[in-house]
Amino acid sequence: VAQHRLWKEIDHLVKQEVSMARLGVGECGTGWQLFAEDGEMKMYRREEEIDGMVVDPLKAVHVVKGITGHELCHYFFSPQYRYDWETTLETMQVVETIADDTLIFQQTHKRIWPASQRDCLFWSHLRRLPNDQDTEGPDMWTVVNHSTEHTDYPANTGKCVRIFLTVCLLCQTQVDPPKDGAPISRDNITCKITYCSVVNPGGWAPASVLRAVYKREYPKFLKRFTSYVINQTKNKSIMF
Ligand SMILES: CCCc1ccc(-c2ccc(S(=O)(=O)CCO)cc2)cc1[C@H]1C[C@H]1c1ccccn1
Repeated sequence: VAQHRLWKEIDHLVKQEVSMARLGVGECGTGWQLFAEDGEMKMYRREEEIDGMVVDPLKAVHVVKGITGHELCHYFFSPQYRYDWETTLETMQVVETIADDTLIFQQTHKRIWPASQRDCLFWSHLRRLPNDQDTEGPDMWTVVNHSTEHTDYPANTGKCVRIFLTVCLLCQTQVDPPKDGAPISRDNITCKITYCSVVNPGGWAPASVLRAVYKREYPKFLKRFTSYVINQTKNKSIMF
């Protein structure tokens, strides 16, 4: 397979992010504090600052019925749906198509008063993770987003402060086939989701304001995104 310029970085980061995502919040050492819970969704964060800036790592786990990990990752990765579910977006564009599973995005997010507006530039990679022999069931799927540079989009030249992010959406589908041998329907599938993100705000922003925004925005984002995918797929054939 022809390897592109970011392949080594992407391959390394995907392996690293997936292995971290698969660790429960217990194993990741202490420090994870549960800060939001809604039904099956549990959100944890660690309070971390770099040069006085809040960079709290976030880890969310969720279980959703009726959709597959492939479907979730498809709607998370594909640009054409993003404005439907990402409420903090002001603008989004695909800066470069590196491969059909690897894009570079530039996004500006709505300003969080009193901080200045932020933008981000990141590669986004969609990958199926084949199960090893002994794990039965469908493969896992992941999307990893990681900040990158691009000559046409230098940081901090306009009104926006460039943030730095690493995000991993890791999904595992579980199929419970109907007893009577009927074909598998959406009632027989469940998706276990792990969403990890570290966002460095790239410049000073009041810790209290950022933590309040994360506390409000992240639970809203994951609930809205999963509901969106359920709604988009409910009358479509299952994409395993
Ligand atoms: C000062 C930082 C502002 C800020 C910049 C960026 C982001 C952000 C960017 C990307 C992704 S994603 O998961 O890769 C999906 C693609 O958009 C999630 C979040 C979040 C915030 C903050 C606004 C908060 C927030 C939190 C959760 C969801 C959305 N927004």
